[in-house]
Parts: sequence; structure tokens; C-alpha cells
Amino acid sequence: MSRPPMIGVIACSGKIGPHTVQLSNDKYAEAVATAAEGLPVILPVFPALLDPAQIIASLDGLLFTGSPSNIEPHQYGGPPSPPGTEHDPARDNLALPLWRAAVEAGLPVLGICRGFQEMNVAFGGTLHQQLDGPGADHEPPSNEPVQEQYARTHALTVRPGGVLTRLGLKDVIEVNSVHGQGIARVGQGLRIEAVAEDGLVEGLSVEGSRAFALGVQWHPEWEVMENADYRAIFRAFGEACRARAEKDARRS
Ligand SMILES: N[C@@H](CCC(=O)NCCCC(=O)O)C(=O)O
Repeated sequence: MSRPPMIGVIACSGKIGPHTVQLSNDKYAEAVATAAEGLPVILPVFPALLDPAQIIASLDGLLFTGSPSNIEPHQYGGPPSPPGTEHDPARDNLALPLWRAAVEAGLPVLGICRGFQEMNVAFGGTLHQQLDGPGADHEPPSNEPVQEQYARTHALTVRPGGVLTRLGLKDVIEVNSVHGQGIARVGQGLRIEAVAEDGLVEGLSVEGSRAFALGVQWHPEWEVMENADYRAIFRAFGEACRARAEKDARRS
């Protein structure tokens, strides 16, 4: 029996009392296990201990998850964040080089929300540090019930001829939206996959990539098995990871 692909699910650093801990929202690992049919492996953000090359050699794919924290603006040449902004420098310092190395190595990658913003910054792009604020189009109030926060709220136009079209997504799709930041300048070598009605870029792929390399601003992991568009993304990601695992098995 062939083994399921091992898919790294990048964590966030957090605190429990005086202790630094790794945090991982279940919905990401569950989407990997169900829609992608992979074995989720929570990847701790230890940039000083884990080398991107070692991670890439050990896994069949990488999921860069969403997170409430924002990328530190010095990573893209932006002015300092307002006081009180939540950051996760350990995550930045692992995720940004890992995005570049994984794409270079042809490891399948999927970025969601913060993970999508990391993709853009890793390739030299910039971010809007604050879009329109809680309660507006892109960011629901955080005191709403979670089902409402992750309900589909706005439309996106899918640019024809890209990864999303090949997955069978229609020209206009409805997505959820749980972010306060957004793409400003698109990184080098990235292709725009989807755009919101207000012009915000919400999907990117890597031009001419050797393997699946997609980032989305919305949350396809949310109730993934009940939404055909969301599921198509995870299924294609899982297939790419499986192909990578099978290639590795043949080599060894
Ligand atoms: N902090 C960034 C990224 C937003 C993001 O990833 N949200 C997800 C929140 C929790 C989750 O569902 O995993 C921004 O505000 O744009």
C-alpha cells in the first residue's frame, strides 16, 4: 500500500503562561487529511533549528496557513506597524525563505491568507498594512459567531488560463474573507489568479513553476468538504503532493 503524502502544515508561535508554544488551527490539518488525503505534519516555526533544505527533503508538500499575526513590515520595506500590532517574527523568518526554497525545489505549496501574503512578500511584493478595517468588506468583526465570520461574503473574478481555471473554477466565484491586510505590489514572477470587485488581488500562482504553487487570500480550508471550489483546490494540492511522494519512492 502506498503511503499518503506527508504535508507540512506551518504553525504559529504563541504563549501559554511563560512558555513559548506552537499553535495550529485544526481546520488546516483536517483539510489536508480529508480533501487533500494527506498526512498532516505540524511544522514548528524554528528558523534557527530547521533548515529549509532539510524540511523540503523530508516532506511531499507544504501548507502555509492563515494567522491573526501580521508579517513584520521591514520584510517588505514598509513603515513600522502601529503599536499593539500582533507579529510572529519566528514564523516570518521560517516561512519567507521556505517559500522561495520550496518553489525552487519544485515542492508543491499552497498558501492561505497570511500564507498567501507570505508568498507575495517572499517574491519581493508588498502589502497594504490595513485595508478597510473590521466590519468592512474584507474583515468581519471578530465578535461575530465563527460560522458568520467564515461565510462567503464577496465575489472574485478568476483570470482565465491559470491554475484556478484548470481546476474547473468558474469565471466568478464567491469566497469568504477574514483579513485586514492585502496585496499592494505583486511579487516578481507571480501570476494574478483572482481579483476582488474592489481590485484587490486575492489569488497568485508562480509563473512556470515546476509543481503546484498557489496562494489565496480567502479560506478554502473552511468547511472544505461542503464547497466544491474549496475542495478542488485542496484536491489538486493533494494530487501534486502524491505525485511528489511517488517520484521520491521510485528514486529510493
Ligand atoms: N493577519 C493577516 C492575515 C489574516 C489571516 O491569515 N487570517 C486568518 C485568521 C485565523 C485563521 O483562520 O487561521 C491579515 O490580517 O491580513
